[in-house]
Amino acid sequence: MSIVITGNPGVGKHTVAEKIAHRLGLPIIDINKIAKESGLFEENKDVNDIDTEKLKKILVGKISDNFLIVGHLAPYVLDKSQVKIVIVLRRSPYDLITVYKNRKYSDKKIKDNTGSEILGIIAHDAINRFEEKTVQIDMTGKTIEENEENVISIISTNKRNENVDWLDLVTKNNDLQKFFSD
Ligand SMILES: Nc1ncnc2c1ncn2[C@@H]1O[C@H](COP(=O)(O)OP(=O)(O)O)[C@@H](O)[C@H]1O
Repeated sequence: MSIVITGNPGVGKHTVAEKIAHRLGLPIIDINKIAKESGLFEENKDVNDIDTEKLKKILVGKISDNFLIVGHLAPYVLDKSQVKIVIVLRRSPYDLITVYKNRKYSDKKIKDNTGSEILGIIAHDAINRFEEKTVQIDMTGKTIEENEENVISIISTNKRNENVDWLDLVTKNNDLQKFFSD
C-alpha cells in the first residue's frame, strides 16, 4: 500500500516527497502530472475543475504496488483501502502568500488557496476519506531537513497528529478581511 503526501499548493509536498522517496526507495506518483498527461486539465484553468471521477479511474490502473503518491487532489481520487498513511502538510497562510506571489498566482488564486489552508479543507476532506490513516504536520518555520525528519518519523512510528488552527491565528491577528474579503 502507498504512502500519500497531500496538502495545499506551496506547502512543500514536492520538496519533502523527493527526499522521502529517495530515502525509502519508493517511486513517486505525482497526481497533478498524471492529470495533466491524461489531458484532464488545461493550462490556466483552475486545477480543481478537473474530472476527479476520471482521474480516480486512471489512478486505479497505476497504483498496484507501493508508491509515494503526491498531490493536493489525493483526498478526492484515492480510497482508504489504497493507502497506508496520508500525511497532510500544513503551512502558515502568511508563508503561503509569499510562495504564491513567487509563482505569480492571481490575487483570486492566492485568496482561494490561502482561504482553503486557513479553513483546513484538504485536511478535513482527508480525515473524512482516510479516517485514522490521516496525520497532519505543520511545516511552518522549520528547515527542509527538519520537515523531512518529521515526515520519516511519522511514517516509521505512526507519530500522532499535530493540531493546526490557522483560523485562530488569523482571527487573533485581525486578518480575516485580508484573507477573505474581495
Ligand atoms: N521547509 C521549508 N522551508 C522553507 N521553504 C520551503 C520549505 N519546504 C519547501 N519550501 C519552498 O516552498 C516552495 C513550495 O514548495 P513545493 O515543494 O513546491 O510545494 P508543493 O509541492 O506543495 O506545491 C518552494 O519554493 C520550496 O523551495
